[in-house]
Amino acid sequence: MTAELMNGKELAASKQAEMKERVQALTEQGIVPGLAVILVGDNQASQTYVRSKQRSCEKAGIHSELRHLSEETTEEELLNHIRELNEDPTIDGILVQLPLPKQISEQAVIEAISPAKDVDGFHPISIGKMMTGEKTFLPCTPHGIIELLKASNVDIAGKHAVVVGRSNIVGKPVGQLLLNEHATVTYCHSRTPDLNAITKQADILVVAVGIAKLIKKEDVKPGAVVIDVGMNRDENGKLCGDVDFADVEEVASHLTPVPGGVGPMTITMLLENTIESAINRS
Ligand SMILES: Nc1nc(=O)c2c([nH]1)NC[C@@H]1CN(c3ccc(C(=O)N[C@@H](CCC(=O)O)C(=O)O)cc3)C=[N+]21
Repeated sequence: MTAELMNGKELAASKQAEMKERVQALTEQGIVPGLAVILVGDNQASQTYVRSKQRSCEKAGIHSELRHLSEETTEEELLNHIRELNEDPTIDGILVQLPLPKQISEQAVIEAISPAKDVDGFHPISIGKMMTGEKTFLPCTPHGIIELLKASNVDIAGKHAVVVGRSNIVGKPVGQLLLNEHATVTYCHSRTPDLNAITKQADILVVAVGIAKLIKKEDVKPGAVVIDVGMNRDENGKLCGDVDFADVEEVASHLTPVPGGVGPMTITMLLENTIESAINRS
């Protein structure tokens, strides 16, 4: 068997083309959706991601504003930027690029963002609503994964979903969204003994741990759907995921590539949340 590719790049492009029309209609009504991105410091990867988010906004007709602050920025200075953007009527979404320098508490920063502008879906109020299934901004990577599964006609209800990784931005929330879709969900992480005994049971396997090529074909049940959230560099400096693609391709029924899988869907969901927020402007 050779796995069917779950093409996130293609789905993202078609969704973004639709969004462009919605933005155009909104703009004609005098509402230009606006996203503010705050980047603290000079982390190379962060700068690349932020640039790519801005390019996507621009293409869709969404106004984007970048505030690039120095590595030495204090928590209070950053909080003042957030307070200002919370009150800015031209801004519908606020994204503070993570990770932040160590002098700044990420949790304090996330909690300062108005839930009405929390397009990352990281605020405790957004997380709480996600857990109870109320309407809210969903975190972009987990939401993008659900959209990719649905577009690939993968049934989620009743399936055993195994999530490897328990970060607040991917692992934990993707498990919750899979549960909301009626999967049976198992979480695995760095303290899980005998990881492979569990991953092999997965009908849907989501891997978000940041270890290059951790998952091999012997860790995957034949016919499983495998979602790779990893963004690593391999021994040759090439971008690669947490899943050994060439290996797992032989056993999975569906598999996301890196790049071109989950990453482009993340950005798409960010744009969607920003547009949704603009529609709800009051
Ligand atoms: N507040 C906040 N929100 C985030 O959503 C957030 C964050 N902080 N910090 C960092 C992570 C990472 N992240 C990615 C988004 C898109 C790609 C993406 O589009 N990747 C392309 C490849 C990019 C390349 O070629 O380097 C792909 O997978 O095809 C990757 C990574 C968002 N994050």
